[in-house]
Amino acid sequence: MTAPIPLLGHDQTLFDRVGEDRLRRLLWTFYGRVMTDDLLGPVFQARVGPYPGGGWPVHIARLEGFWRAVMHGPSAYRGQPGPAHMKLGIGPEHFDRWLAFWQGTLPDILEPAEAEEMYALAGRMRPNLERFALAPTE
Ligand code: HEM
Repeated sequence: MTAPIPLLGHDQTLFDRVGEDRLRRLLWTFYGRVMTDDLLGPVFQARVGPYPGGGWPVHIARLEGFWRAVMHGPSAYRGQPGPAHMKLGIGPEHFDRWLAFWQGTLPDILEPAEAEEMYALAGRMRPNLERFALAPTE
């Protein structure tokens, strides 16, 4: 028997490196903090309900599917993130705050390299989501 060839870091997806447990912990921790914020909290409270009950377990499961796909892991996510941000009454200040919480939470759960990649991914999605968020709603 030959020994298995160890996976080199660059052959692993971001999802492999982060793992399911840490991704879940990241999402619950992040939204727990977001819900304490005066600007972001009420928007989620109105849509998803009181944290950590209400629609939160379902919402986090959907977000997990989304992030698994973005991180090149196995995922059954088939949602549409853009339209989900329409008619929320949010603007650039909400995205600034969201990204500040994301940046603050990532290093508490992930290693620096993975934290940086996850931050960059969200930053790249922002313009598209913000475009939907700002779309006129006759
Ligand atoms: C780059 C930053 C953001 C990312 C990557 C992101 C990502 C997502 C994703 C993937 C979903 C699930 C979409 C689906 O249902 O399939 C979602 C839903 C949602 N997001 Fe964001 N989001 C961001 C910023 C924001 C901001 C700034 C707000 C405003 C407070 C916000 C509020 C919401 C709400 C309320 C929902 C639930 C909509 C519903 O189910 O009715 N998001 N987001």
